[in-house]
Amino acid sequence: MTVAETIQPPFLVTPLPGKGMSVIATAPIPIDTLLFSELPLLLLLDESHSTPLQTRVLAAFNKLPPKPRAGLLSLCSNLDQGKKHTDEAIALGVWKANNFCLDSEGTVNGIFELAARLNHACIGGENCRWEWDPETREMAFYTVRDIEEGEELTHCYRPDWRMGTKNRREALMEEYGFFCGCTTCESPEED
Ligand SMILES: C[S@@+](CC[C@H](N)C(=O)[O-])C[C@H]1O[C@@H](n2cnc3c(N)ncnc32)[C@H](O)[C@@H]1O
Repeated sequence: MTVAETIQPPFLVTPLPGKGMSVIATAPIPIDTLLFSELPLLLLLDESHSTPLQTRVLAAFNKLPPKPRAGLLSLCSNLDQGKKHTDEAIALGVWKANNFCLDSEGTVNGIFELAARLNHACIGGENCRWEWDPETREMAFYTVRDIEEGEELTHCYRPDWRMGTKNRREALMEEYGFFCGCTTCESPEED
């Protein structure tokens, strides 16, 4: 067993009301701690954008080996759970809910199995950030402040969205398909 394998990560993945699966600190975690790093389940590298996004996502999904395919299908898709969906419909729902845009041009996008479990908090409410290494193709998550045991680990899906709560919630619904229940949006002091 390696040293890394003997270290217990200081968090667990568990459901929270209204948010689905969530990541919770199981011990105090200091600022600037590397929480984890991981390779993508699915990565889209498309410089040209000549093919529609849905086609590219499905082409990459249909080439996945069984393990990452099952991992991807197990992620949150925001589809109606009462209905039956094809694997391709689930894959597109998972893509919408979980893909990370990894470069400033929007040409590199990926899905990461553990990173996909961190919920969003609007700007200022988040406690984690991520970095993408294009050389190793790893995503690393770090804390951006000291975190208490029991706190939810979050990152801000759209730090560029600096607008009032109502507009931000509408934009999050439009872009990601969920009604934001982060501490910032729930605060009575927010507009
Ligand atoms: C990347 S996933 C995060 C993990 C997800 N909760 C799960 O069950 O796997 C994004 C989805 O989580 C939920 N979610 C994330 N942040 C949220 C928030 N601030 N308020 C409510 N739901 C949120 C939404 O369903 C969203 O589409």
